[in-house]
Amino acid sequence: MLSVKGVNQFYGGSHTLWDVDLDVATGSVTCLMGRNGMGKTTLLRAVMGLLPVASGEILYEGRDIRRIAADRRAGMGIGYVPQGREIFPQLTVEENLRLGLYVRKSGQAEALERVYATFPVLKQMARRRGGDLSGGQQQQLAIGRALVYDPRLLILDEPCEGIQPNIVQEIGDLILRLNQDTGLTVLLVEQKLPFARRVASEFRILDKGRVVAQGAIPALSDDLVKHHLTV
Ligand SMILES: Nc1ncnc2c1ncn2[C@@H]1O[C@H](COP(=O)(O)OP(=O)(O)OP(=O)(O)O)[C@@H](O)[C@H]1O
Repeated sequence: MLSVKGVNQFYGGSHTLWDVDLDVATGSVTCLMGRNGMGKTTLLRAVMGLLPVASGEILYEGRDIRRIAADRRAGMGIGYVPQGREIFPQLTVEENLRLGLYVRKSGQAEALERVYATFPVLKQMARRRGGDLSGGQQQQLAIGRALVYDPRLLILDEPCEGIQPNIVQEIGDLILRLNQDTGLTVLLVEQKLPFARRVASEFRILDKGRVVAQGAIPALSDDLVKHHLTV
């Protein structure tokens, strides 16, 4: 579904991604792992078109999307939940969700109702301001805002960062449900190992901007964890 080939990226003179290849198969849940500062967020932002890349290809459903603007990538079926959620604190929950709806040409009311059915708490809080929600509720809002345009690929950057364990469990359940029931393909960055092992089918490890290990999740050995993930 998504195929990144030989991508290099620089912040000014600093070479951040080195010849990165990353394949995300249709129907998989792929977890991108690595210590802090290894380039995970940079890679996701490059896939979303929020950062330019110096070289390489980014193919989505077989089409090179490098020259397609970020908002059009959303319309092509790529949903993105950024690190830190980036909801609008002064807007209501419903207004935040409606911001995701603009890329849909039809079925807006139905899409909103589907998100409310997935996250009943958002319906209860529809008129509250985004900034008044708890961290876990804000994460659900950020995921809901990406789901309103029915993505086929959902990209999540550290969805469990800074939220309570019971909500972490719920977000894991949700990802598994979306993947199993609707066939949604998921690419996520997650540092929490038990979460990654529970939710993902595939892993990729970035170390200093290079992919150093990859495979099916049972192949994520203690040795790999020790060498590339523990601090
Ligand atoms: N806007 C920027 N300008 C310059 N350097 C940056 C910028 N954003 C990130 N970097 C640097 O690029 C490298 C990769 O950062 P990135 O945020 O992609 O890592 P990460 O693996 O997602 O880490 P984390 O888990 O901490 O979010 C780091 O050395 C970081 O300091």
